[in-house]
Amino acid sequence: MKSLLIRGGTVVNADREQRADVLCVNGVIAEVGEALSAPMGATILEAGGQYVMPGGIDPHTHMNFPFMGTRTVDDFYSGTAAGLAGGTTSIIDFVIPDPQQPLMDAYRQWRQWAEVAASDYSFHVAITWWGESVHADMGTLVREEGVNSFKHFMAYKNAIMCDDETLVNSFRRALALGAMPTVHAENGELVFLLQQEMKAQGITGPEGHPLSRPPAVEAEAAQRAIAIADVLNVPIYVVHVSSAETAEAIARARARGQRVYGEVLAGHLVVDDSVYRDPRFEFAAAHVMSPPFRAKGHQEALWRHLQAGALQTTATDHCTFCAAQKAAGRLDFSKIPNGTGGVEERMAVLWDAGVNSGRLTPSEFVSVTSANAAKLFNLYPRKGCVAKGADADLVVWDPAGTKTFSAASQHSKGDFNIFEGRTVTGVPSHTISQGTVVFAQGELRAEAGAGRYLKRPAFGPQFTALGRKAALAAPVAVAR
Ligand SMILES: NC(=O)NCCC(=O)O
Ligand SMILES: [Zn+2]
Ligand SMILES: [Zn+2]
Repeated sequence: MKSLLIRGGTVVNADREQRADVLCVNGVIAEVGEALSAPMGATILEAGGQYVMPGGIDPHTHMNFPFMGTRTVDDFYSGTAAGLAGGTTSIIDFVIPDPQQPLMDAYRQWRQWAEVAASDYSFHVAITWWGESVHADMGTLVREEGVNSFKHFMAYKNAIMCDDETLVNSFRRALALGAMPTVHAENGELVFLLQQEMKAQGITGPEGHPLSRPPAVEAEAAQRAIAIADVLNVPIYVVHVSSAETAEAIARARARGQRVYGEVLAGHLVVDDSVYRDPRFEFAAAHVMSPPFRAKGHQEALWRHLQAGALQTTATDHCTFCAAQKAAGRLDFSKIPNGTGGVEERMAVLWDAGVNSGRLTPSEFVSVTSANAAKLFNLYPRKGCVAKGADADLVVWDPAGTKTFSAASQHSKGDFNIFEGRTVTGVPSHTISQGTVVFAQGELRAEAGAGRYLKRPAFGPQFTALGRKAALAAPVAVAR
């Protein structure tokens, strides 16, 4: 029997804070309560009044991702190890088949790549084309492989973009299977057109990236996807919401009673679009990701929508490329591989800019860094909750600890840090994964292959509610 007693902390869940000890036995939380006694041979971790919270769940990462002619530098080991160093104990990554590639082939390939993961992980599967085999494979993935969410790229024309016909077919199939459709909302046709226009005007540097992806391009796609989901009575989750207009579209749909959910990235909350006007190509190109960083006003709007509940989850879209890879777009910004990092920094950025500013309570911090993602993707309360029976994935949080982010000291293999030079107050002192201390006071003890694949059951609670609503509103023929 392997046990760990975390003594003298303040346990924070999404619903409350309490002074309590946490006893972990064989990777699972065995007890949460006052003055727990340690079993023989238990490891004791003195929390000394620090917060004890669910380990973070990053619901949007891309490790070992072959994209735009290259591959991300973080594989599933280095990426999840970086996550553990920042208090994130689970990721949901993406299987992204090439158009015409059988979904199951891509899924098996990604499962193999992920075998080196140091933390638990799961997969959304992208629908990049449509056909009979896609319809069938979605069923296999849901029923046999525990996939309960499918991703749709509305951008990346001539690559992985899906058209409205595919969206409709896939959303409908997802609903029948009890799986959540998710969208990368950007109008790929408009992006393509604006990219050509920028280049025709002689704008070939990274400043062309945000100019070809204005907020309206994101909002149009989000509203289209939301409208399709409304007609089909399917829930929908919009990934990496970056603009006020898109967040407002989600808030409006929710106010109408639609089950629409939004994710915001730590980067979009604190980094603004001035980075693209930096004269150094390497610096500006390192920030090229889609949707791009926005003008400052959008950040305040995103924070407000996160506080108000229109946006429920925080992620990173961790997708790291190094300078040599970004250089592929030196003469043409549309060839710069899209992606930035952040899996190690997300929790501390959210605490520092969210809790320390009074925007979030510690419980709300737990909601947006783990519990809400666990609920939406049907991992709750196994994940996202400090309670008896949950996985012993925890972070011991030092609200007074400080850290200055830098590429030089990060655990990601990337050579850039979008939070470079930012000093945060509030950092993980210890991370516990499956009941084992994997990060302690700056020392990372991540183990390749220790992470487990997480199956996520279909038909989360929102599907029951949608089914009732659909039954009550079912069309009725007129008897003549
Ligand atoms: N976000 C980004 O720029 N790269 C990763 C792929 C995606 O999520 O769109
Ligand atoms: Zn995306
Ligand atoms: Zn992504």
